[in-house]
Amino acid sequence: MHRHLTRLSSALELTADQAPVVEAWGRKLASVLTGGGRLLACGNGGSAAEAQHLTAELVGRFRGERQPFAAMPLHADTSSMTAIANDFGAEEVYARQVWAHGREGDVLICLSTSGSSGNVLAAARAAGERGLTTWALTGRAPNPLAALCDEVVAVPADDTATVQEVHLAMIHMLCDSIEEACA
Ligand SMILES: O=C(CO)[C@@H](O)[C@H](O)[C@H](O)[C@H](O)COP(=O)(O)O
Repeated sequence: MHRHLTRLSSALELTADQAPVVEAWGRKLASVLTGGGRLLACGNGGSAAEAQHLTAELVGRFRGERQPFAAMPLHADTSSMTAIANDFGAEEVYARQVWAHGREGDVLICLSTSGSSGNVLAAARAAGERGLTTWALTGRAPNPLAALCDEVVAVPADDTATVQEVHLAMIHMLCDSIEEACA
């Protein structure tokens, strides 16, 4: 097998025992979203794309027909992002949006392969203060984001691309679990 696939396959195997956490997140999120709550999602680079991938599955649909859910990728509002970075500093780009859009009982999901990106850590802190539930998808633990969030799924791999690929599998599992809980 190509070494890229070998790394992915081994990371998937090592992460499989955390699948029940993702399934539980799906059940909890189904209840939050059907109850009128909201999912906020953030990350940088490839993880921003994955945050947006997740929210798109929820606003649109994953597999089956169901109501659209309220889910926002925090990097996607470029005017707010640039204004916040310019006026308050780059580290605040997600935290300020958590204060703006998050409500008690909502969920913030943070994606970070290093678990140490300053803007994502600031978002998790803001969410905790605002009364949101905080979940993290990270690379190898321990890391600062895992320590800050209520729950974490940590991929025990060192390659950023591998961690991102496993995160995408977790995101699809999460969508499956949400839709199963809503069926
Ligand atoms: O996608 C890649 C590399 O695969 C990069 O864009 C990567 O996402 C960026 O370097 C991010 O800034 C990394 O942030 P993080 O995952 O450590 O929070």
